[in-house]
Amino acid sequence: MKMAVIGAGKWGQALYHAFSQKNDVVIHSRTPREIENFVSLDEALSREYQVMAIPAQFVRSWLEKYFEDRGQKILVAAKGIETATGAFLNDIYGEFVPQQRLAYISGPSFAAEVVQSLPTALMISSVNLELARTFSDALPNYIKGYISDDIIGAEVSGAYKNVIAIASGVCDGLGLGNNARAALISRGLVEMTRFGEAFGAHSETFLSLGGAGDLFLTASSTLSRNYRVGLGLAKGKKMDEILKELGEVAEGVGTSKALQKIAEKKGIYLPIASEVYAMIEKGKDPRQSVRDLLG
Ligand SMILES: NC(=O)C1=CN([C@@H]2O[C@H](COP(=O)(O)OP(=O)(O)OC[C@H]3O[C@@H](n4cnc5c(N)ncnc54)[C@H](O)[C@@H]3O)[C@@H](O)[C@H]2O)C=CC1
Ligand SMILES: O=C(CO)COP(=O)(O)O
Repeated sequence: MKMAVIGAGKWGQALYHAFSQKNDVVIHSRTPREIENFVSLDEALSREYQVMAIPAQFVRSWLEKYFEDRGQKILVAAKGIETATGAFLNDIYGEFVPQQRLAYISGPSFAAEVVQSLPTALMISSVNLELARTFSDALPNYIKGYISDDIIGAEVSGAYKNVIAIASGVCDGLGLGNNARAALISRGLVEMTRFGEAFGAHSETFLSLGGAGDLFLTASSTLSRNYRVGLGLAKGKKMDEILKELGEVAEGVGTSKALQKIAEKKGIYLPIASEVYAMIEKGKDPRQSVRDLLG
């Protein structure tokens, strides 16, 4: 397959490495980089298959500024909900490309392990199962692909687990123990399932690789940027300082604000996400958040 990866952060570069095993792949980002097969935007846009690894908060502005519809089939690799509008990525991409040409990749996959070709399993979701199968078949031998048509379930779980991972980092940073973390993760899974169902997601998707799989991974490892945001909050650090130290995107920050907005508008009960929002946006003391969650 002739593919292009757009966005050369950690995940874009890992997917470039992965898809290059069996396909002819080029890569592009705003900032030119010393990567083999780095090409111009025009060349990237002319490829039939594109992987979009631009963080959720920048997707809309990128599409408005740079995207040209040339009939490409697009695999969306970001995991987040737009803060300004509460829009899901499938809504945003759907304004530019029909859903039949869109697919979404999710599942437990730290970029740092994918670039080392370590065994991984991922889920490709699309309303067009043939397209999902095509992207899945393009994965290298060390990545097992599963397909699904539940794009809302995949999107909500991929975005929401980042917020629960922040809460989990807080829990561990405060030294609350393994019991507390397991309770938080399992209640987090219930919470994200309830939220997804309100948007028509299938409950079983939340038990799949893209749901429980990615939640367990992200909420229990210091390899996760979102989990590390939580560790920083538990230490009493300010958000500016945490994000500066991180130097990479932590989608759970913007997504927690989007979730709060949606919850208020639709009257959905999101106890963990609301506490994450309060810690990030209102500077709430993490110890008080834990007391309020347990109370
Ligand atoms: N790193 C990982 O292990 C995984 C990341 N993801 C998701 O992939 C997405 C990208 O994450 P990473 O590559 O890891 O982040 P990163 O922090 O390594 O890189 C972000 C990239 O976005 C680019 N960028 C920043 N502002 C931009 C703008 N206004 N327009 C266009 N590009 C812009 C940056 O130049 C950078 O290349 C996120 O949604 C993340 O949740 C998903 C699975 C795994
Ligand atoms: O989505 C991820 C792994 O599947 C990466 O998580 P972080 O963005 O928290 O590092």
